[in-house]
Amino acid sequence: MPETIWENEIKQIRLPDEEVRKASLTRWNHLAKPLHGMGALETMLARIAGIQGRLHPSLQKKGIVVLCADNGIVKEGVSQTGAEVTAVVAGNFLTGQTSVCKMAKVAGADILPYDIGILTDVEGLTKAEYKISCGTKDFLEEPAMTREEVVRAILTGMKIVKERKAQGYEILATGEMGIGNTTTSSAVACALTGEAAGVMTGRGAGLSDEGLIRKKEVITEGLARRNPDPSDPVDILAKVGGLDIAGLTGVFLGCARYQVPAVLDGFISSVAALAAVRIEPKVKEYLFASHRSKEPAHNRILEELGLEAVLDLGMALGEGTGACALFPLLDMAMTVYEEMSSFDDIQVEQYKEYTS
Ligand SMILES: Cc1cc2ncn([C@H]3O[C@H](COP(=O)(O)O)[C@@H](O)[C@H]3O)c2cc1C
Ligand SMILES: O=C(O)c1cccnc1
Repeated sequence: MPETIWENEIKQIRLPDEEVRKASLTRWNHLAKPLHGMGALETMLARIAGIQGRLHPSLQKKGIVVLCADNGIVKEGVSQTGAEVTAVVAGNFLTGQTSVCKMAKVAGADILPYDIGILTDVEGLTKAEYKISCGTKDFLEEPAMTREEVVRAILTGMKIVKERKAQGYEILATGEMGIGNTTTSSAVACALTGEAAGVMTGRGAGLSDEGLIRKKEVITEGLARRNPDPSDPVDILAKVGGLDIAGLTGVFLGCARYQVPAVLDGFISSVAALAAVRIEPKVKEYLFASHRSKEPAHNRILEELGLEAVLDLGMALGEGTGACALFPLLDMAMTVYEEMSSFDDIQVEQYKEYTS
């Protein structure tokens, strides 16, 4: 039943308005500055104009959707910390005591945290309508989730976007919190790309050398045992994924469905974005890559998405921190775009031909 609802939702996805995007590029070209001088900031803002369907887009209300969930695979010793850390950090989103909360304050963005699958409930955060289960299963022993759970998580992600858009959010970034989710991300990335765990796996939140060897073995063995269908992202997510990744897949699908620009964070968000694009390729036109994570396979995923990250800060934190770092740059671009004088204003004739 949810699968039918989901398929109907996907069918509603449209491409952004190409005429508006082109008009926005023309506006950039008429500003009294070197042609294309603002580089990627120009093309990103023009894409945002196309997505919002207006020559004068708005980024006043910014949100960072942070999906929190636990992963059964943590039992296999693939993370430097224990699963209990997920609930602690998730609780800290409510008190402003996480890295992304501090950054979001500077960027003027709201943190929108959700418990989509933490082992325990978190007071003030957990709401039954968004929670699919209390953590996934250990994918070395059995499939992480059922197909139905994945579809429900995707629908939940889409619902979050619908609700936030109704509240006036004009751009959304993605983040996550879930110990062990670089393991699930690498496993999903391997299944989506056909790459081996050896090249798709990194240290996550600071894993030791021995831990990294173990993590690669666990992913390799888990994939061999579960044997996900590479052509079916839902099957991949169910067998070796996580509820946060599945929910974020839904957030990206929702951003395309409800025409909201979606800013990707690092490796984990990008893997979810790739799953969404495999479900519906039009989703790609709604995505913005923020930074290049220190996770070694992030590049490969961005390449697969056909996106280029504009920031390269060596960050490997998650929570939406890298995505948040893009917001002030977009705000600056917006100010130039809206407030700069044009060549017509300053009556500089020689540039007219150059810009027309
Ligand atoms: C205190 C703490 C805060 C975090 N905030 C984000 N992550 C990040 O690290 C986790 C993924 O790394 P791994 O797969 O190695 O467990 C995720 O929760 C991610 O958001 C954190 C990790 C820790 C320990
Ligand atoms: O790139 C990421 O998404 C990432 C890397 C390390 C830890 N948490 C998230």
